[in-house]
Amino acid sequence: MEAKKRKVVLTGGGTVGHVMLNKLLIPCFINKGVEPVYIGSKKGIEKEIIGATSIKYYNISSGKLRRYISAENFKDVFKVMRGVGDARKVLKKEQVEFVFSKGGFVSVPVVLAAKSLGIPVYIHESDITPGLANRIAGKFATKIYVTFKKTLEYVPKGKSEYLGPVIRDELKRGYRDIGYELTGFTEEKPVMIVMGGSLGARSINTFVRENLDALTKEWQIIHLCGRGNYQEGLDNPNYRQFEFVKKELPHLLRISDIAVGRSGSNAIYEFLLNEKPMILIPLPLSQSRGDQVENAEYFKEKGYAEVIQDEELDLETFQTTLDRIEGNKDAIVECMKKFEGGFRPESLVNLLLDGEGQR
Ligand SMILES: CC(=O)N[C@H]1[C@@H](OP(=O)(O)OP(=O)(O)OC[C@H]2O[C@@H](n3ccc(=O)[nH]c3=O)[C@H](O)[C@@H]2O)O[C@H](CO)[C@@H](O)[C@@H]1O
Repeated sequence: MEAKKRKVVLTGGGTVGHVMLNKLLIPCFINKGVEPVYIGSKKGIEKEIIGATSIKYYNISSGKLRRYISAENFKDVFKVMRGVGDARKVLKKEQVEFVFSKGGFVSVPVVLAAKSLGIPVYIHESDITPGLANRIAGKFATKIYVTFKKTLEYVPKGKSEYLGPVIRDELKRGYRDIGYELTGFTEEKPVMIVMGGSLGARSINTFVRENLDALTKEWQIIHLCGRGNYQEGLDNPNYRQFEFVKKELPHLLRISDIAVGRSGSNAIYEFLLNEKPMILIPLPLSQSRGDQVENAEYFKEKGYAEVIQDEELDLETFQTTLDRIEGNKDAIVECMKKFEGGFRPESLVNLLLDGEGQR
């Protein structure tokens, strides 16, 4: 009789930050002879990212989890309940060993369904304080893996483990010559990479473009501005815009001397592991639950970054901050070298499958 194929479910969605890790794990599971199956929402970014891979993708109904009272909450309770039913059907059909959840609204019904069927649930939290979805899911999880050590203060003790950032290896393997070829830049002038998170960042984009002449006097600027945010007519040999880069990113990081960005967890650890001193302009509390403000402050405390609040972003503040980073560059890089390193996606898969995973 043919042996039954080992299968696992991956879930998570809403932003690139909640899907990228799952995408990294897919080839690692396949290499171990295990089939990963995805459960995501009907329209989220996860559908686009995972749809580009070869694995099975199941849509489920999912509601938004709001932190405020709204009539929509009522409808969403039903959507989540329907999602639990949808997810139970998938889990029964696919007979999976466990669910690995990266958070985001869509993951909640999947975790509840797994719990109701006695299927183990592993969750991963990449921000300092867990998001609402992971706070709910955490109650039902078998194990919670975290990116920041500090997060251990906010998750149930006894079933939580610090991993550090799980980073794709190739991000540390860029080539300078490819970086210069992609940008048309030269070695004569330093390079600043501006990365506004997976969706771009409107206020940072506006700031860079309004101050382009002043900024490019001393710097060559790579601007990852986010999909749909390319601006025509900015002809400046020291400025190169990309909406969203994929394979190019390691090479662009390699030639960069400093990184400027929001403070999504993946992005800042990618800068750290590439030893790029950073200016972080976190997504403000008015537009988020404040997770990025916390991430940024933590990186500042550690000596990796300087922070500018979004509402304080102007040329003068930016120049002063830049000067401070420049004056302190060697010390910042020394601090970064002491960071104990990331966790490889292959190791996380070994940990999930066999309970062992070496750094
Ligand atoms: C608005 C929002 O909710 N943001 C959250 C989201 O951020 P977001 O989705 O922006 O995620 P991150 O900043 O953590 O990661 C962005 C990822 O996109 C990649 N990238 C970016 C630009 C590009 O051109 N090419 C490219 O590949 C980066 O290398 C990085 O791996 O998830 C993070 C991790 O849970 C959270 O910390 C953020 O608060």
